[in-house]
Amino acid sequence: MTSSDMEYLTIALPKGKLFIPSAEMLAKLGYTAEGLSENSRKLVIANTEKKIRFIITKTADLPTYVEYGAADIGIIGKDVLLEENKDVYELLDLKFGYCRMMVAVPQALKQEKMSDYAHMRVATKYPRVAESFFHGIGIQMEIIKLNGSIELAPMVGLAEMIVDLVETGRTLRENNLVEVAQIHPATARFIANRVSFKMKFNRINQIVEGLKGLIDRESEKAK
Ligand SMILES: Nc1ncnc2c1ncn2[C@@H]1O[C@H](COP(=O)(O)OP(=O)(O)OP(=O)(O)O)[C@@H](O)[C@H]1O
Ligand SMILES: O=P(O)(O)OC[C@H]1O[C@H](OP(=O)(O)OP(=O)(O)O)[C@H](O)[C@@H]1O
Repeated sequence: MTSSDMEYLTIALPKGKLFIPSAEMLAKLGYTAEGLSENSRKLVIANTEKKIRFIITKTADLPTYVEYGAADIGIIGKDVLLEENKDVYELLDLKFGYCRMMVAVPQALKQEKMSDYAHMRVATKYPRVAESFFHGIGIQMEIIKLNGSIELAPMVGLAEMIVDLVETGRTLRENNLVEVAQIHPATARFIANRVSFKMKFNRINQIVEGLKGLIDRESEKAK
């Protein structure tokens, strides 16, 4: 670590759906920087006064930046943590970004039991999660890795099934797919690099405590 790395706290935020709620939550605690917005093309944005630096990563890459210490802390979905399986501390469930990982098939291909799907092709952005789910229930499948628009695959004969995230269920409905198994629920998580957590404990812990306070207040309000 250089002295500048020690002085600054680097916070990784993912592009995509979690960017705005993550940036807003941190801003409530005073952790923000001029020009930090969804539309900016800048990938590193610093707040020199607060000695914090935001880096904006591709969603799936965020745990890698934190594992290697290129970022001290970050916010990312549990789904990505499970798929990437990086060596980071998961410090907090931030209670937003609710969705769930599931298995779906075209209505016409729905079977009685999961074992009836054995050896079919499964399209997914989450090959490790899919592999481990099917392994866990004792059936072997052919996993096809895609990078998005997963629901398209069964409609054009690329795969019989999908493993993907669902939130409202609208994408499944509009493409005549039905959920046949749940894999895991997911929310946004606050993560930290293992070394940074020790070396910058006070600064990171202050954020963790601040975030806990925000989450508690939100859940009180919801009652
Ligand atoms: N409806 C939803 N669909 C997908 N992800 C959701 C949804 N709701 C919340 N999430 C959470 O948001 C995270 C980011 O989702 P997003 O769709 O922006 O993915 P992305 O990987 O950034 O997209 P891309 O592959 O285009 O870069 C997911 O990892 C998940 O934790
Ligand atoms: O249940 P719903 O509310 O319809 O949301 C689920 C959809 O949202 C996500 O796709 P996203 O928009 O991120 O695009 P992608 O397919 O390119 O990943 C996910 O992969 C589903 O397709």
